Amino acid sequence: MAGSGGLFTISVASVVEDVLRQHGTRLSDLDLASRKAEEAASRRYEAAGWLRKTVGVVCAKDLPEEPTEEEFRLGLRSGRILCNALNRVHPGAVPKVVESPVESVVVPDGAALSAYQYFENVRNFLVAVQEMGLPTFEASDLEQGGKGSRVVNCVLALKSYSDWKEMGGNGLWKYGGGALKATSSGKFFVRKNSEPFMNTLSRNPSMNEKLQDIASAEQYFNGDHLQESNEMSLSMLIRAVLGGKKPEEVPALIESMLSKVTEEFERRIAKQNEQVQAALKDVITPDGIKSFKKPNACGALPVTSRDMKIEIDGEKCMWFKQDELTCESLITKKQSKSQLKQHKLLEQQERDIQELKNVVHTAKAGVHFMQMKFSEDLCNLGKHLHGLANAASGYHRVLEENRKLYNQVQDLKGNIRVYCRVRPFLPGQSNCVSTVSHIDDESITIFAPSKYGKEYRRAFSFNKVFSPFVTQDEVFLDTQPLIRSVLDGYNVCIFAYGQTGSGKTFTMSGPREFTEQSRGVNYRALSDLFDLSEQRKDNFSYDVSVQMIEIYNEQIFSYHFICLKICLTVHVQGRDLTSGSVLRGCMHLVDLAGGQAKTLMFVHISPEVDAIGETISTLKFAERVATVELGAARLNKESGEVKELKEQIAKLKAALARKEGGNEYLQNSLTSPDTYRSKSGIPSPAHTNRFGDIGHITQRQPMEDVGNIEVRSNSVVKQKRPSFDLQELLMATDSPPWPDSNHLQNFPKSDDDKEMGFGDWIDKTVVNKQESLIRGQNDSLRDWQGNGTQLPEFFYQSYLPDQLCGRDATSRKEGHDFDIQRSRFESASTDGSDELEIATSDSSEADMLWQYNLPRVTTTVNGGVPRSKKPVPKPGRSPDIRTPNQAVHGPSPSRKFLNGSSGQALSRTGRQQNSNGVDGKRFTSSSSKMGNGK
Ligand SMILES: Nc1ncnc2c1ncn2[C@@H]1O[C@H](COP(=O)(O)OP(=O)(O)OP(=O)(O)O)[C@@H](O)[C@H]1O
Repeated sequence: MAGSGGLFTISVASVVEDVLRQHGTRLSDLDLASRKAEEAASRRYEAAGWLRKTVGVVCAKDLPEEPTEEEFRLGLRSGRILCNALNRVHPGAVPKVVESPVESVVVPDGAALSAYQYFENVRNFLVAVQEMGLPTFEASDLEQGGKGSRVVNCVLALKSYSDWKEMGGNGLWKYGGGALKATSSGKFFVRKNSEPFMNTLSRNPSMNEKLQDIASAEQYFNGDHLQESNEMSLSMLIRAVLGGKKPEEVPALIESMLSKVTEEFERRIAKQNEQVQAALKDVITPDGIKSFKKPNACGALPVTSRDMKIEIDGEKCMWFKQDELTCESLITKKQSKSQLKQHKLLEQQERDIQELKNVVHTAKAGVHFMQMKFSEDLCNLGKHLHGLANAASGYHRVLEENRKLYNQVQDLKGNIRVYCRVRPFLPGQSNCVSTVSHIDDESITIFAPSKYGKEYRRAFSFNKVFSPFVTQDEVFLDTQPLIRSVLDGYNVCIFAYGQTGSGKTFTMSGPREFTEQSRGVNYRALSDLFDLSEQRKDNFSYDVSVQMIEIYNEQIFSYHFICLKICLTVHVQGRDLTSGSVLRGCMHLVDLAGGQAKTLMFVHISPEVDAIGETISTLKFAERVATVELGAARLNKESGEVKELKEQIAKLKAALARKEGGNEYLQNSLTSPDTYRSKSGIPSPAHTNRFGDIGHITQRQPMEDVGNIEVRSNSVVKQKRPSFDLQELLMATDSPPWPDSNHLQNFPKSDDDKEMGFGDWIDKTVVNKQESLIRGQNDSLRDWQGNGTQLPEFFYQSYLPDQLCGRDATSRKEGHDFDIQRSRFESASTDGSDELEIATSDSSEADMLWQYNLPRVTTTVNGGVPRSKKPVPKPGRSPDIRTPNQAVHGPSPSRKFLNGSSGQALSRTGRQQNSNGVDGKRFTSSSSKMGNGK
């Protein structure tokens, strides 16, 4: 009888028995032994009958239909009947059945039988039965004293299996056993650890099914207990209870029994449920371990079950031997394992933490080190910055010092330098003999064949001598340092001097065929100027402006663009980006050096023999110029501007005083010691007489380094004056001051003047010298002034006495582009017959200078007061000093003046010369030539 819940099978007989016992019914009265024997015999007969039927009478001749226990044992002892029966039910279960040679003979108990023979069959049978999952027995059970009941059970199980197969084999075969139905007996013959059993478990994962399977297994494992229960059949119990009872008592008794059985049943079921709950509580531990114990026969989960299914963490599902693994030990192991795992994890974490601590410690130390290093670097950086700042200021100081030194070197070389360049013969001048017999770096030797029985040979020394073969590049190479001086704040004057056609324009501007290589000094100088200012842009910011002035019809026009007829001045203003100081420099490419400039004169000579006169006089003049000691060039710094202005004012005043003195001197045969007095600031009577404004005159303080009165001889000049103005040289020392033709362009002209074209000032000088040196400039100026003609600004600024110009000298501008620059060259009068002799004589160089066709100067001179050296200029050839305008407007007027008519056109080499057979010399304004194409 199965439990109503279907969970556990409870033995009905035991329940009834218990009920009967509880009812006080004494079962001892029952003949249990006979009932058992009867039951056993019945089963044995059933088994023997089925075997006989299965294997046939012949084969089963050793097994009687109703054998005793002994007969049953002996009949099956050979195993032959069992194997054949099994093969019938399950063909091939025992592949080879050993037939005994004496199989037909019933072997009595104890008879000699080959142990091999029956043991082989029994063993094969038992193995096969076991593989089929049927209950087995021990081979010894077929021996005397063995448990025959187990053999009977086995055979009946096989019979049941056979019946199940014959019925179609549907569902799961279960052995009911004995007289009871399999479903009611609750005895399952499930093969121990067999595959089907395990498969069943795995196929039925529900808790109820698992428990049922476990209960079945438990029943099987406790076969003895089941067997004992089964042996007490329910009918026997009922018969025992009801035996001897009256028929009318039976219903009430049965009712009472059933009630009691029902109660007992319910009680047991409740108890089993409790046990199941307890078992589940045991096996489902907090750490997720689930164990399932096999229930025992009474449905309780025994503590000692042999196998246990363990599910760990819901993942693993295994069976363990109980003796190998208990729930507690498993939990302990699990816990130990978990603890170990946790411990290991903890240790690992501790190690990680320690490692992290180390890393943090290292990082902290690194950060600390970095901080220290950073602050150290910062400190060093500060020091370096300080050093750099010092170095930067030092660098600027060095630059400044450099500039000074550089210009000192330039000064040592001389602020006036003379380069001599010899023009080559021109195309077509073949077979010409050169007057230049020798040239080296700094000297040139002129040789002239004898004209009067005496050869002329003389060597001249200059700062540089360029042969006819040098290139424009080479010429400029020695000019370049002056360009740098302009950017350093010095005034620079580069001009060319020489006979017409001797190459002035070629040097300054270049030939008509203009190429990169043929560019003259002008172009190269400007180019250099920009290049250098670009190089210095980090330290200086330069503004370069170009001023061009055209003199046209004796009018000055200022342009800010390039004009064909220009005079050129480059102004450079540089600002030190660090100190903020301003440097100003200007380059008069057409100017003669004044009052603190660096001056370079290119003196040009022609090689032709017929120009020997000009050549010699030019060279002598140039040689003398080279010996001039100019005042140290001064840096035009903003801070010194006021001082400079003051000095210039003083100079101008002194110049005015000298002029007045000069006039007096000329008027008084230049012998009065008053002229010297003017030097000391004491006005001479002449001053008073001349200008009628003694007070004004006395205010002028002549400077020591200027003044005509000192220029009586070279020796005097050199001894008394530490410096010398070029203008003073270029001027006739004894001639009255005479304004530059440029500056006098607005002056009303005398008749002679009117005859003269622009630039006649040289001839005017000559006229003055020839006609009346006494009727000097001052008269003229007064005339002009009285005429109401406005003099040009620069004239007032640097030349005319204050009284004449009606202005205060201090109000004059400085730095204008044209000063009284045109020198009054002393025109020495020669008749021309003794040219060469004079040229080669030892007379003063000033004499020599003006005896021949004096070179023309086409340039503008900055400031300074020209002076004439010789008291009585020689009439005749005057220096042909051509301004840029002259270059434009025609020949030197000197010839006009000399012969009283218009002069002939200026001749270059081979050109027609003037009436004296000589050509005028010029100072070439490089810029005046620049672009005008002459
Ligand atoms: N170094 C030289 N090499 C080649 N040719 C030259 C050289 N110097 C001058 N000449 C040439 O000589 C001629 C006269 O030169 P240039 O015009 O420069 O003389 P100049 O002194 O300026 O004359 P002027 O005073 O009349 O203006 C020109 O044809 C010129 O090309």
